[in-house]
Amino acid sequence: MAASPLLGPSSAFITSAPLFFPAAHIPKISSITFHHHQRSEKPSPLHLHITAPNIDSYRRLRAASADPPPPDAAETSTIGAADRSKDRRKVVKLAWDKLVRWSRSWRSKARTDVLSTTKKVVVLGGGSFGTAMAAHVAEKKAQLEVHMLVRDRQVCQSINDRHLNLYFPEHKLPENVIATTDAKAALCGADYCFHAVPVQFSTSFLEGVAAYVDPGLPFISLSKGLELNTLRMMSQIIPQALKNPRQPFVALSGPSFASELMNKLPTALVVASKDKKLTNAAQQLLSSNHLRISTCSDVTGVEIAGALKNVLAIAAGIVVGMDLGNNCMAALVAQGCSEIRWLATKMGAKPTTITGLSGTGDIMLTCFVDLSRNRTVGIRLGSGEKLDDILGSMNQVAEGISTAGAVIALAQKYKVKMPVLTAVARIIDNELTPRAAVLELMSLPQVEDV
Ligand SMILES: NC(=O)C1=CN([C@@H]2O[C@H](COP(=O)(O)OP(=O)(O)OC[C@H]3O[C@@H](n4cnc5c(N)ncnc54)[C@H](O)[C@@H]3O)[C@@H](O)[C@H]2O)C=CC1
Ligand SMILES: O=C(CO)COP(=O)(O)O
Repeated sequence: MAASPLLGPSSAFITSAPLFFPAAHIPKISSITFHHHQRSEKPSPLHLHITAPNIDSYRRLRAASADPPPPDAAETSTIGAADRSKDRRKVVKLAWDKLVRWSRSWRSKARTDVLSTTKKVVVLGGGSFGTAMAAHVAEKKAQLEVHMLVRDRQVCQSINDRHLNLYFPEHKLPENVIATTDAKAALCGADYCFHAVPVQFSTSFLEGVAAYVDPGLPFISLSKGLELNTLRMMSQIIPQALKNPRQPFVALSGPSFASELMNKLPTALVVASKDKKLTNAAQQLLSSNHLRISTCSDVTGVEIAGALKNVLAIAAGIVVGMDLGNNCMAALVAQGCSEIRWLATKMGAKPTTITGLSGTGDIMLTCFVDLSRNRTVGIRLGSGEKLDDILGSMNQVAEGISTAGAVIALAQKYKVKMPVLTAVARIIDNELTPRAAVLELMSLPQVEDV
């Protein structure tokens, strides 16, 4: 494993991929060295390695271990193990304190007046994620007007009369969340628009409200998927449906179950736009102590990753439903990650986006956790249920079902082989049984891993 630029060469054993901090910013931390323990009665500090079999022996080894004293001081060093251990704790504390100081100074500089100048936001779509996002933004500023444009009059009444959306019956929505079925009232005077209508319904929905949309209203799209017949992403659907190629657009994506956002569990997302000022504004509008927002300019990468991870999650669910085991799950998801990377980079996405929050982050969440609707559809398909019966029993969307068909057309257009995601599309189209798909995938040519 390459040494981390953050921790210096001796940190090669430490996984240092900074989830939250871009490598360029973290102050240099002096090396903290862990070595691998060779079985010996009296391990010399110079050759002490830690692969402790259990915590007690690890603690003993930690106490005895030390960064090897500098060569000139080795023979004269009189500091005991306890002092060396105290020195190491001091180094770690210094490193942490530096990090916290940097973070606080960065936050104070980054604070802008986006929230103070924002008076009203509108959320299009009263589903689970639209509701969670509405509640999240409303809680950032009690005076903020948060208008949810919903289809269903009952949902509207429940939100206004009881501050409850049936998706989260145990969560009282903030008082400043107001629901309406009147698009003009919802959109009039809004400073930001959160789009949370499922992808396949977005074009007709947006065409229906276009007359009330200000041409300068920034759209923050929460929807993940590709439009089946046109292969379009939300960054194409929104301006085209509104007939305004300059409609400001931000894609918000990453590992985020609506229910966990509602419960204020720590979540990290990314906002992507070509307009840096807009991504910074969205970051300020959304960031909180339980929601971290990174910014990015790779809209294609973020959208493609967010869309295709839903298809891969169906495949992952099928593995569970067929009880094929963890080896198979890991192999399938790894293959699917490659297929997503191959197609996304052919479409102009950055590989680093695909291995970031909106790619690997969201793939892990959606493929491995039962809260995912797409994974659940896969589990039920893998256990033999028919797709129509599955869909008839759901009151939420699984975007991967429609996106699967679009992915195949995209793969053909960009000449990318995507056996796993193609198999999902064929299973969804009832052209292939899950079992036949597994047999076909397992008999694919044994090619070089790229
Ligand atoms: N729920 C979640 O945990 C997350 C969802 N998302 C994305 O958010 C987007 C919105 O989905 P959810 O909030 O999950 O919705 P949902 O699955 O919770 O509810 C479905 C929504 O679609 C609406 N709908 C159904 N048929 C419609 C039609 N014909 N026309 C217009 N609207 C219709 C329903 O009224 C409802 O608001 C999706 O693209 C999803 O992938 C993204 C991250 C997390
Ligand atoms: O996008 C999501 C989590 O990041 C939600 O996934 P599901 O649509 O599969 O529930």
